[in-house]
Amino acid sequence: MTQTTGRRSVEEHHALIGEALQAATATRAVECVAVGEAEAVGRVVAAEVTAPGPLPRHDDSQMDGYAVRAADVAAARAEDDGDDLVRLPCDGVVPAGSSPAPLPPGTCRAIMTGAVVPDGADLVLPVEKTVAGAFVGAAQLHAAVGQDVVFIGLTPQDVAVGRFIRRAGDDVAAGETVLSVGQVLTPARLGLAAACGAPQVQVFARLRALVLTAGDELRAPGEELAPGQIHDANAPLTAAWLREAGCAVTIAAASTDDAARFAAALDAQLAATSPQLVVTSGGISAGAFEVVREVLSGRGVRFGPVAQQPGGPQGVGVLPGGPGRSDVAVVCLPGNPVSTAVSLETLLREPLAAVDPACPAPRRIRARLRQRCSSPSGLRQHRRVRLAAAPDETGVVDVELVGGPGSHLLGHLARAEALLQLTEDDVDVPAGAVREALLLPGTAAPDPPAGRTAPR
Ligand SMILES: Nc1nc2c(c(=O)[nH]1)N[C@H]1C(S)=C(S)[C@@H](COP(=O)(O)OP(=O)(O)OC[C@H]3O[C@@H](n4cnc5c(N)ncnc54)[C@H](O)[C@@H]3O)O[C@H]1N2
Ligand code: MOO
Repeated sequence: MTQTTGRRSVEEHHALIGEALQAATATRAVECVAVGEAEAVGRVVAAEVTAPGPLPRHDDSQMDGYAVRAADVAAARAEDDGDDLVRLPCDGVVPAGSSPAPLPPGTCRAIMTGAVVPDGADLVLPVEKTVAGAFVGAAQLHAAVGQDVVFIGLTPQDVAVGRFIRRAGDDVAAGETVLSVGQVLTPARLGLAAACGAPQVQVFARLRALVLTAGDELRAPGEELAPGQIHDANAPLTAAWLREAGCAVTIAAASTDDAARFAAALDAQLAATSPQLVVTSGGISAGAFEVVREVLSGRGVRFGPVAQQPGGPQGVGVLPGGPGRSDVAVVCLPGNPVSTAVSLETLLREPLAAVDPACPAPRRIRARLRQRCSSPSGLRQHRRVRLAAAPDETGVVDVELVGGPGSHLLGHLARAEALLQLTEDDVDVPAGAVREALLLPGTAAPDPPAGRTAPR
């Protein structure tokens, strides 16, 4: 194994971030979201929801058609004069939402999809099985009550008892758990809670995250730049990443290399937003103005290199939250924009997903690099790639490099779809080498391998 002497491995750093996040999330506040609220999707269920009654609620019709008794159809058939027609008088109409009276023997009743099947009926014949072939309109239907409905071409399957009746409880039994603690709310789960009559669901409060960038050169997007200044890309980048990972984010502008001013900005935000996670970007490497490292190493945050590139310089620690407040996990990322972005994916996603199901877990694929490339020994190098083909029959996806390895190449990263992981042992990587790759946010999972279909 290649030496990574003096540097923490990616896995060791994961563990430290994981410990910090565990400390910061030991208790999670609970709140309610309305099932129809835009904010509900992606939230994590904090209290089990059970079905107060069955779903479907009643035996109801799966088809627009006629509720009948199988025995009546059989008797009418026996009287058949050879024309393959079955006649039953229609005694009424059951729209969805009504509570029908029992079906008298020897009759049929028009019934709509989702309407309660009247007692006595034991199957539904679709309207397509009538000579008319379709319902014309409500007025005509009501006018036709009392007249015979003529069914045609009925097969044994059409007249089987239970045909086109959806039984109460087929889907969900009364008392069944429909949402479990830790599940992420999806549109279907919200619909299910609503179907069970729950107006709202208890969820864990989002993790509160504070994003702090550092550097005299930084100005907010939209601000005029003096010579030497740049726009702050990492604050919006990091905030967007954390929001996608389920956090409630505050961005603080600490565009400074002055330790006292940075400390003041940090303390003001800690007091104002009471975050559980602070993510900083910049100010941690080997320069003369490493304000984040200077301030936070004095508060117990550990700084040192991790054996990856980009994203080598790193810091991690826990700040005590103070009376009545949770501890604060601190993750300090290097300032080059690609270093920040790569670190979020490679160092923060897995530990965050482990403590908060709202954070999507890393999405890994196996990738075959089309070009030859080199990689620094002892470092896990994350090269930006795009997916160049559908997966082969073994699931491996061909990928092509997008731009170079430099950590300032944000334009290249924005065009990339995945991070190819060259290992610590890789130095000269031949074309055709297969390695793991991490899909970037916004990249759709590749199609399933040729010849296989996606799980339904
Ligand atoms: N002598 C050494 N120099 C450097 C080393 C080293 O080991 N020895 N490591 C290099 C590596 S690798 C990285 S990564 C950077 C990390 O440095 P910092 O975390 O201290 O970041 P800064 O110096 O503040 O900034 C680096 C770079 O990124 C730009 N930046 C910073 N913040 C933002 C932002 N919010 N938006 C856009 N761009 C940002 C900044 O202007 C610099 O260009 O250190 C290397 N140096
Ligand atoms: O470790 Mo730095 O992030 O390569 O540019």
